Amino acid sequence: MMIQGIRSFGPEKGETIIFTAPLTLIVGWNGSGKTTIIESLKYATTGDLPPNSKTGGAFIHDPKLRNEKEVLAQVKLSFRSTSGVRMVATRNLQVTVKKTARSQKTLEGSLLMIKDGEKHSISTRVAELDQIIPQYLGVSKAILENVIFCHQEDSLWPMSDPSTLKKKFDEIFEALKYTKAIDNIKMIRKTPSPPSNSAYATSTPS
Ligand SMILES: Nc1ncnc2c1ncn2[C@@H]1O[C@H](COP(=O)(O)OP(=O)(O)OP(=O)(O)O)[C@@H](O)[C@H]1O
Repeated sequence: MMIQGIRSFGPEKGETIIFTAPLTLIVGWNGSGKTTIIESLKYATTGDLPPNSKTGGAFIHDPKLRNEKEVLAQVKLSFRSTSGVRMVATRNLQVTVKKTARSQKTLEGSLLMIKDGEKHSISTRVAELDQIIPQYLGVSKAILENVIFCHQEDSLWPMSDPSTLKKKFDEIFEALKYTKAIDNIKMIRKTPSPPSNSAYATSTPS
């Protein structure tokens, strides 16, 4: 993964982190950027920004720290899809300092498939990337958001009230699929079936 212009990762050059299998330990002093790495993984895979960062541009490197009016940020993630193909997901953000406030904008991203050394563009539309990257990873968005890259500020969701908890579990276990399937089975059972050909044949005089 490459991070550029996110929190303490400056915008002038990208920092690359290579994750090794089966385990990568991230160790560092307080404030050194461990959470930022997980936040960037979550952002690259789901398009989700950390809690409370939609306004104020806190996820993007602060332009004021370098006396600038604008900062461009990028997170690039290279991964293997479920079918073993190399993919590269890129997300771009921009923050602009205005007189009284800051405005944060999501710019066009991209998902590339690399086959036989050639790059093929799969999509550049952000909403589509949010949907298809989890599919190529073979992990649902709900599991990426709530389990694998669950933000430390959101990590108490298992203690939430019963209805919120049920909603989370329904998302994680994709319960809607099963309730829809059960409804369909009930519908099919209720619908009277047409007489079969063999029944017709036995009742027809020869
Ligand atoms: N918008 C921003 N621009 C520049 N730097 C920022 C911005 N937001 C946060 N930072 C800095 O980025 C760092 C964020 O660190 P992060 O929370 O990822 O560290 P950490 O290693 O997880 O720390 P801890 O061990 O305390 O959880 C801090 O040093 C913070 O001051």
